Amino acid sequence: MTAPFNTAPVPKAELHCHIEGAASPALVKAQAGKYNTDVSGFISGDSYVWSDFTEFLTAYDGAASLFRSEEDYALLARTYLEGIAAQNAIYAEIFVSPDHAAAAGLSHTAYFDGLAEGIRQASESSGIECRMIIVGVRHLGAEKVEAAAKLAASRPHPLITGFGMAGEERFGEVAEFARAFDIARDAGLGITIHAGELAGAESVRDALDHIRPSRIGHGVRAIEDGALVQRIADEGVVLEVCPGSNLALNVYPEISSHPFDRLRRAGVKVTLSSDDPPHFASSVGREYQMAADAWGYGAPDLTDFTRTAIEAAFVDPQTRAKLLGQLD
Ligand SMILES: Nc1ncnc2[nH]cnc12
Ligand SMILES: [Zn+2]
Repeated sequence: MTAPFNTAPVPKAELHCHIEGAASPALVKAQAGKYNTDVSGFISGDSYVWSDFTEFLTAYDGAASLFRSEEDYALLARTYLEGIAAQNAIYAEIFVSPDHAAAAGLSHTAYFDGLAEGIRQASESSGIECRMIIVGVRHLGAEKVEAAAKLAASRPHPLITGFGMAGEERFGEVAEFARAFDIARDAGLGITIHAGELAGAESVRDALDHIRPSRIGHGVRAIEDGALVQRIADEGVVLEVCPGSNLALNVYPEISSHPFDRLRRAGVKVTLSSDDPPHFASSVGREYQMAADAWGYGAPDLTDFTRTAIEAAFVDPQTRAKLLGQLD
């Protein structure tokens, strides 16, 4: 038997990580100590505790509620980015949620400045590049998502380069959110949207028709419709695939039934991300290793996923060229 391929040295990039979902239980427990709060409802020992998507969102919101200052967010961003830089990640995009910051009593300015400070520190210590994508939360409704889009369109920080939507995909119709995305697109922001994770192929088709994104968060359930897979391949829409998340949330029962490799073979541009890493016992490094173990990828395939991510990244041409140069 040949030894498993060690993906550690492969340069990596992830386009899909929610910063509030990247807080480890240890960090959240430290924050709970700082703010004298009980987290036993959603953390037990070193693990988050939830059993379905709704409970996951409760744990996610509980963790987010414990980041209440600029310094808290600087610490969170730096910790996450230095952790993945140690796995040879050269680039990451983080989803940032002004609604979560506001719920924790933090101003938008303090939220973005804190995150940017953590990004600066991690970049200085490790060289990693990072950009922020503002997300609206779908289950808060179209008005809130539109407010998030207007905030993003006001270009509140130079590191904010994209707009997206997360949250409960089964809430409402995607057409209700089209105006928010029009506002963000008109402001020149990159566009991505969660679809085809909790809902099926029709949700991905609706997202393409009404939102016109260059990338889709997850998108994996497009596999349920062959014509749609062909359309995604033909249009060059990039999927931010998060296999570990899909397994943990039971979108697929095991890696052997996950469609990542089938999508790739159908000509779809695929990338690998961790989504909410400690909730799913994952990290970008683990996603690359899992994919190599499951589908036999070597360094050239895995580097291709990184190249696809950097080509689809919401960055300026100089930064893109610099990052692509790091793959040679
Ligand atoms: N996997 C996910 N799907 C939708 N919304 C999210 N917010 C954080 N993680 C999410
Ligand atoms: Zn996500």
